[in-house]
Order: sequence, then structure tokens, then C-alpha cells
Amino acid sequence: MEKICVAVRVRPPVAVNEDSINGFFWNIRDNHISLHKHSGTPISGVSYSFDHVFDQTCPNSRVYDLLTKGIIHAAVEGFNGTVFAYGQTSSGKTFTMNGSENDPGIIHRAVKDVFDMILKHNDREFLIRVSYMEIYNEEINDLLVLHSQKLPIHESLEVNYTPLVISYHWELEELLVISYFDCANSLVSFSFQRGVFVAGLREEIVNNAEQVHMLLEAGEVNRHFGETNMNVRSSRSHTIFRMFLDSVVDLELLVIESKSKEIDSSKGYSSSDAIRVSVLNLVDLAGSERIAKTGADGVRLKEGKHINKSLMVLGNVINKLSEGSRQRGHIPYRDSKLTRILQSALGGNAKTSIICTVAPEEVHVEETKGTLQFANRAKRITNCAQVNEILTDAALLKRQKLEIEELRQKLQGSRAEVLEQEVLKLRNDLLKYELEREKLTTELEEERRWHRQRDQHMKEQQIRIENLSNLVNSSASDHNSHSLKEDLSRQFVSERSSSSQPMWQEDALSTPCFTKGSNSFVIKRSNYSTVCDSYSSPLPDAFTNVVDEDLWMKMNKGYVADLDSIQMTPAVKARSLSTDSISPGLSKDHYELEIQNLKRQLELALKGREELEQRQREQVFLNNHLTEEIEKLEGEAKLAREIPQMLCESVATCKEIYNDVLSIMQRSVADEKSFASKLLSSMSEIGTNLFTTLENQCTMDREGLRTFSSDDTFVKYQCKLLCEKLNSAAALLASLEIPGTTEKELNTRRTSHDYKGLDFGRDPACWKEKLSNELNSIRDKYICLEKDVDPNNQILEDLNARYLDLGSGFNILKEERDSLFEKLSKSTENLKTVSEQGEMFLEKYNIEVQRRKDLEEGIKRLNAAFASRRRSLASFHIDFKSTVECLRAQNPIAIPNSLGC
Ligand SMILES: Nc1ncnc2c1ncn2[C@@H]1O[C@H](COP(=O)(O)OP(=O)(O)OP(=O)(O)O)[C@@H](O)[C@H]1O
Repeated sequence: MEKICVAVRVRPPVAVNEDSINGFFWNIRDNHISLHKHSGTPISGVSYSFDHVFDQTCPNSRVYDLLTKGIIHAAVEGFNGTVFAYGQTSSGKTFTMNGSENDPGIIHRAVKDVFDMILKHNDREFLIRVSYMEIYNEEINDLLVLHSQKLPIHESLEVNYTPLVISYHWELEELLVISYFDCANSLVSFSFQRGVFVAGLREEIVNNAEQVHMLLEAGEVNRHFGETNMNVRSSRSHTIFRMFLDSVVDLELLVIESKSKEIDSSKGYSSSDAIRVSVLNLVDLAGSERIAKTGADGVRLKEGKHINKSLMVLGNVINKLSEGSRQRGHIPYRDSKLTRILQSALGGNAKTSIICTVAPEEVHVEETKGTLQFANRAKRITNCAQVNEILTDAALLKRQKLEIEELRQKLQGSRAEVLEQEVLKLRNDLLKYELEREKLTTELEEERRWHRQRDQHMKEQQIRIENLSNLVNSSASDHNSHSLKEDLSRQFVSERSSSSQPMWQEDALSTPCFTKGSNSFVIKRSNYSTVCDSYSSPLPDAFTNVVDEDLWMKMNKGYVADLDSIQMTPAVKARSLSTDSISPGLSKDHYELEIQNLKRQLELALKGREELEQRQREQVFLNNHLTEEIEKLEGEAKLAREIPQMLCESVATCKEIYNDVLSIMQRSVADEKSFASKLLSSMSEIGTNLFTTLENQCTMDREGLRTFSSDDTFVKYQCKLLCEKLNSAAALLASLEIPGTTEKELNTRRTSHDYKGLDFGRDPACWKEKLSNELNSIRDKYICLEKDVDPNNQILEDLNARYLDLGSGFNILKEERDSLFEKLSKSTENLKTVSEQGEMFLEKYNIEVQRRKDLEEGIKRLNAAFASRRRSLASFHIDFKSTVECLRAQNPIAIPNSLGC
């Protein structure tokens, strides 16, 4: 199995419009390529490494040497090979495959090398055929035939090979089987055909590179090229050039058949018996293109669609193959002709190189990224290339006969030392088997001891887990025990942290697989020699001394494929142990019990968590309820806070009315020095003082600087005084004419907003009464307000107190909720730890059970092998004895009786 070789080639940039540059460039370092900003900062996630990354200065010769030469060499040796160029349009695929006059491309160099190399193979003669095809609009055209169209793909499971090659004599440079050409249409019927092939594709037999170049030139004429915005000579088809002895499929195919010229004495069959067949595909894919960039329409658009579709199928195949054999599933090779033809090159029997060409210009960054991702996936694909050798039945028979002869010679050799050595070797092997068996028995003992230790440790762990579970339960059921739980948790955590290891990794509990080599009882075989002195294991360093590798492998079939991965326990005193006694039954029960316990713990922990969650839900509900109440109270408190403001407004209104009344009264008094005038001015003064005081009080209340419970006797006194004075003034006024009051003024007053509801007529008695009523209503209003102040004040204070109570209650609940949350998250964490431990134990348990089974299986196999070896040894002894007897009878002098048989 070998990985596909993937390289990226960056072509030289073409002149770009400076405006289009906004800050990216591709940086190439060794075999890495990454995208950078112009400042030099790398763009994260856009960095790749491949087998090779070629920059713009790299010539085709270097690309060929590093990516193709090896494949050509292998093709001559009998391996299939494929090289293809992939990339967006105008990125340099055709330049890489075909090259230019000064710098020939891969195809030309490959053709030259094939002929150079086969000339060096003096012991073989070669027949080389070439074909050249293209896949245009998902149809296969033969480029070596003028009007060839739509060749079909066939598939054959049979190998049908006629000895055509024998008829072709390389040295004479002539084709002896003329019928080869006579049957051009049914060529495939007598050449090697297996798998997928293009039926009716012309294959030209060629003798030298020049002939191939001429054919290539002829093929180029037939190839589809077209002009697009991106490339003046854009390939509109995928081309496959092949060199081969096979009548199969693709575009650039080179088939090399070789056969031995002389009988291979070591193999025992002649050149005509075995034929190597290899196929070399050199592929120039059409480039993926964005219609917006190429400006394709009409025919070009149709071509572009076919190209993109088949490249998409190729991408899908690469994706699937890169997923690895397990997840891979169906590979959609059949979705396009290209992938069908290249099937063996993609994950099959071929050595493959992919050259991904990219354009360095910033406008192509997205396409380049796509190509690099394709390349990145392709490098994960593995192929399985084998020499394609066809053997005739006669050759097979000869080879088998030769082998039988060799064996017979070995057995019937006349030299007694050989036999003696063989016997000694067998005895030695027997001894080593015995040792090996004892060692395995010792390992088993050790294993059992280790299991006992682990059982003990698991018990301890179980107790710890129970503690943990109790903690989880108690946290759910008893809030007040929180601190106790924390103490225990701390204790638990400190126990764990003091061991500075996860619980499942503690020494006594660890399985050998998890423990580091240095501290472990178990080490890898490859490391064993470095420590075997201290453990004095009976296991020898090299298994070849114990038993031949084949047998060892057979014994271990299905057990441990990789000898290096076998893990061994150190030896203790060797003691035989019957296989019957190897039973994991006891500890299995124990483990099951333990798992049951763990499951129970888990259930309890889950239950605890549910309870905690239920409590949390209740708390949340309570919280919401409280929040609603608080909101209501806040509304009420807001209303209460508005009362002082309302009072202020009432006082202001009263003051205005009062001032108006006074001014009317003053105007009605003609003599400023009269008693009435004096009375009015003193009333005015007192009233102003009173209202000012009231206003101040209200303002202070509104600002929250005074509570309504403070002493307001003075206000009340002033209010009373004012009322009395107003009454007397009103009485006085009632007896007087009001001069200067016109009818108009009276009407104005009547309609005035401030005197709404008052009827000021010309009748002084009525006027007095109305004034008095007004005053009384003002007074009543004030008294009412005064009365309201105290209860409002009380309500406000109550509300404040309630508000504060609720606030503190809310805080307590909040704290409680937080602590519940904390507990919940802790218990969830604990639960997680418990379940992780459970899973870990289960996993370890399964590994151990498997390991035990494997060990038992191994011992059984070893016993069986040992028994069979013993039987064969016994029979060999008998044979050997009879042979020696026979020999002695034939030649009693030459063979002394010293073998002790
Ligand atoms: N490494 C290179 N050195 C010099 N010139 C190059 C290189 N690669 C490509 N070019 C030039 O860039 C142009 C486009 O290259 P080419 O035709 O090989 O691209 P392409 O990928 O085959 O395009 P399409 O898919 O459209 O056929 C050509 O003029 C070619 O000569």
C-alpha cells in the first residue's frame, strides 16, 4: 500500500490590474504553501503541505524528475502508473503535461525515458503500444483516428491473453503476427484485457520515441481547444495518452509488455511463460472554470458544464477515497467516464502522481483554495500497486515442480549431518516451545494476580463513589447540609488531587495498556530487551529462534497481527498451568456487580439532580411572585410620592384665588386709610405669609425633606386667623358699595376660569354670601388636604417599610437561588464524573475481558501448535530413523551409528 504522490505547481503570474490587489499573496516555503496578507500575516486555516510544492520558477524537468520518473521506471518493471494534472483553467496543466519547445513537458520526457529504460533491460524484450484519446462533452474520441466518435467503455472480468508478444521480435524489429493489424477492430479480443477498457480504441505499436511524438502531434490536431476569457488556447476536453499492452480505456496510455528473453533458471520457467503487462496513463485534464470569469456561452458554455461536472465527480471519488477504507462505502467511479477510466489509478493497482496547478493571482484565490483542498484530500488516498505478471499454466506447473524438487532434495539429502542438524534444530524448537508455553502460563498467573489487585482497588473506588453519590443525594434532599457536603466533597477532591492522577489511572487500578512503560509490569516487545535483565523473562529476543515466522503468524492469526504490538508481562517463576484453570468467571461476576453498583449510583445521582431541579423551579416561581408584588408596591409608593406634588398644586391654586379676592376687595375700598383698607392689607400680609409657609412645607414634602408628622400648629393657627379676618372683611364689604366696578368687569369675572361657578351679581349680600362660600370651600379643601396628609404619610411609611421588607426578602431568595444553582451545577459535575468513571470502568472491564480471551485463545493455539509440532516431530523421527536405517543398510561403512536415533 502506498500513498498517492501529490504536488502543487504555481504558474508565473500574468500582469494584473493593480486595483484588483487588496491584500493577499501565496507564500511558498519548502513543501508548504500558505495564504498571507500583504502585511505578511498568514491567514489562518489556509496553509497546506504536500509532497512537493513548485514555485513559478520551477521548470518541467524538475517536476518530471520528482513526480514522474519513478513511475516510468516502475512501469517498465511491470507496475501500472498514472500521472495527471488537475487545476483551474489557465493554471498550467497543458504546459506541465505537454510543455513548450524549450521546456518539454512530462509526456515527452516520459516517452523518451521509457525507450531509454527498456534498452537497458537486455534480458527482456518489449512490445510497446500507444493510444491517445479525449473525453469531450462526456464522449470518448480516439485522437489517433480522424473521425472517431463516441467510443464505448466495456468491462471484462476475464483475462484473455493470446501470446501475441512472442510473435513480435524486438531485436528484428518486426511484427511476426500480421494478424494483429488485420484484426484491428477486434484488437481487444486477443490482447490482455481485464477490467475497464475503451472498446475500439486504436493502439499503435511503436519502436521509438520519434514514432510516439509523431502520433502525439497527429492527436493534438484532433484535440478540442477553444478560446475563453481566461485562456486563448483552453483545453475543452480531458486527454489521456497511454503506453500499454492492454486494450483498455483512457486518454494518454502507455502500455509496456515485457517478457523474459531466456529461461529463468531460478524460477524454472521460460520467457514465453510469464508476461508483464503495465499501463501508463498520462492525463491532461480540462480545467475547472467559472462561467462568469471565462465568459463562456454557446458551445463553450456546454463544454464548460461537462468539464465541471466530470471534475466534480472526480472530486467526489477523491473525497470518498480519502475517507479511509472503513467509512468509505460506495465509490462513484461510474458517475463519469473520466473516473471510470482512471479507476485503477485512484485507489487501485497503480502508482499515481497528481500535479495540482494553481494560478497565483489574487483574483483566483478562491479557485486556488479549492484546488489545494482537492490536493489535500488526494494525498490521503492509498493505492496498492503490484507487478502485473501473467503466468501460463505450464509455467505455474514448472514452478511448483521446482519447489517440490527442492523440498525433496532437502528431505532426501544423503548427508547425515544435515539430518542431524535438522533434528537438533527441531529439538531446539521444541524446547523453545516449551519455554514459550511456560512463559505464557507465568503471564497468566501474573495477570490473575493483577486482577486481584484491581478488584481490591475497585472496591475502594466503589466506596469513594458511594460517598460521592451520598453527597449528591444529600445536596438534593437537605439544603442545610450544604456545608457538610462541601466538606466531604473537599475531602473527596483532596483525596483525588493528592494522587495527582485521574482515579482510573491510579497504579493499582491501571490496566497494562494505560500505564506508562517505565512504571508498568507490561512492556512492548520491541522495548523488552532493554529491561529483560531486571525481569529475567524466559522470552528470547528474537522469535525466529523460537519458531519459524510463518507458523508463529498462523498461531497468532486473529490474535495479534503485529508481533511488535504484543504486550508481555514479566516472568515470575515458571509454572505450568492447565488451560482449564484459566477462567475469568469470578472477576467477571465481580465486575458485573461493580457495574451494577455504579449504575445504581448513577440513578441516585440523577434522582438527586431531578429533586434539585424541582426545587429550583419552585424557587423561580416564588421569585416571580415576589417580583410581581414588589412591582405593585412600587406603583403604590409612586402614587404616594405624588401626593406632596398635588398638595403643592392645591396650595398654589388657593393662593391665586386668595390674591384675586383680596385685589377685588382692595379695589372696592376707596379710602386707603380706612379701617377696611388696613384690615385688608393686614389680611393680605397674613395670607401671603400663610401661603408662603404652606408652599414651603409642601415643597419640602415634595422634595422629601420633611415628613408630614412634624408640627404644623403654626400653619393651622395662621389658617384660622385668616379665615376669621376674611369673614370679618366679608361682613364689612357686604355693607359697602363697590365703586368702579363696571358691568363689563362683572361679566368678565363671571366668565373667568378662576371664578367659575361663582355668580358675582350687583347685590352686595349675594356677593358677600358667594365670597363667603368660596372662602369656606377653600378652607374645607385645605382642611381636607390637611386631613389627608397624615394618613397618606402613614401609608407612605407603611409602604416604605413593606418595600424594604420585600427587598430584603427578595435578596435572601436571590441568594438562596444562587446557592441552589451552585449546588445544582456541582451535583451535575459530580454526576458527570460518576458517569465518566462508570464508562471508564466498563471500558477497562471490556478490554480486560477481551485481553483474557485473547490470552486464552493464544494459549490454546500454542498448545495445538505445540501438539501438532510434536506429532510432526515424532513422525519425522520415525521417517528419519527409517531413512538412516535404509542408508545404513545401503552403505554400512559410510554412516556410523552415532546419531543416537
Ligand atoms: N509554469 C509555467 N511557466 C510558464 N508559463 C506557464 C506556466 N504555466 C502556464 N503557463 C502559461 O500559462 C498559460 C495557460 O496555461 P495552460 O494552457 O497550460 O493552462 P491550462 O491549465 O491547461 O488551461 P485550460 O484548462 O484552460 O486548458 C499558457 O500560456 C502557458 O504557456
